Amino acid sequence: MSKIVTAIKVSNFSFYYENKKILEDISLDFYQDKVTAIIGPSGCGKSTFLKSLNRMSELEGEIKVEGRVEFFGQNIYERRVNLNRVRRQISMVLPKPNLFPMSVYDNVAYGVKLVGWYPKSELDAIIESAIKAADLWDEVKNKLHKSALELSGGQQQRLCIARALAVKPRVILMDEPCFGLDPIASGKIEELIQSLRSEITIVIVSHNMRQVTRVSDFTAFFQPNENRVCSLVEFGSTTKIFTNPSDQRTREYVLPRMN
Ligand SMILES: Nc1ncnc2c1ncn2[C@@H]1O[C@H](COP(=O)(O)OP(=O)(O)OP(=O)(O)O)[C@@H](O)[C@H]1O
Repeated sequence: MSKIVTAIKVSNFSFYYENKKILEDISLDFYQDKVTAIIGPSGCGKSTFLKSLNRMSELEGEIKVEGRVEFFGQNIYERRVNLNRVRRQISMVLPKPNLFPMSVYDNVAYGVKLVGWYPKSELDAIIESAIKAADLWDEVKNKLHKSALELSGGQQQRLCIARALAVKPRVILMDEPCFGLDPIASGKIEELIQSLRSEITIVIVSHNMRQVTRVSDFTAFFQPNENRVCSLVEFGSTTKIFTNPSDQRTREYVLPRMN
C-alpha cells in the first residue's frame, strides 16, 4: 500500500473576520492525492475555512488567525511566505464560474503567463493539456479563440478547473463546484474529480451528500457550537462518516440527508 503523505496540516487553527470568531481550534490533515470533502450546515464557515487554506480569505476583509496551516511543512501564515506562490500551488475553483471576458484560450493562458514566459508552442501544449485534463478538449478545440462566456455553465466551470490546473498546482480547493448546474453537467464535474483523483490533492465543499460519497476519500464534518463558532466535529474516511460515524452530531446531520 502506498504511504499516506500530508499535503496540508492544519493545527489548532482559529479564524476571525473583523474580530468576530468564525472558526475555532481546527486541527485536520489533508492527504496528498486524496479527495477530502468538507460538509456542514449552511453558514457555519466551510467556505471561510477553504479560503483560509490558501489565504484567499484575507482578500475579503480584515482577518486574524491563530494556529498553523502548513503546506508540505511550511506555515503559510508566516510573514516571509511568498503568497503568489502559495496561491499558485493551492488553487481555487469557486461555486460560480468566474471567467474573464476573453477567449477560451486566453482564460487558461492568463494564469500561466503570470507565472512565466513560454514560447508559443510550449504555451499551446500547456493549454491543451490542461483543457484535456479538465475533460473539455473535444468540446472546445474548435472554439479556442471564441469568447469563453459563450460556453454552457458546466463547460465554463470545467474551463475554470482547466485554468486552475494549467499552473500545475499541488492542491485544488473546490467550493461547491456543481452549484447551479444540472445533473448532467454536475455528473461531468464529478467524473472530472474522479479522473484527477490520485494525481492531485483535492478539497471540496459540498452540500450534496451523495456526491460526497461518490467523489471523496475522506470527510470532515463541521458544525457551529452554542456561540455560533464553527469547529470540526469529526474527520474520517468517507465510508466511516457515512455508515458508522463516531459522533452523535455527525450521525444526526449525515444520515437523514442520505435518504
Ligand atoms: N468577508 C466576510 N466578512 C465578514 N464575515 C464573513 C465574510 N465572509 C463570510 N463571513 C461570515 O462567516 C460565517 C461563515 O460563512 P461561510 O460562507 O464561510 O459559511 P459556509 O458554511 O460556507 O456557508 P454556505 O454553506 O451557506 O456556503 C458567516 O457568519 C458569514 O457571515
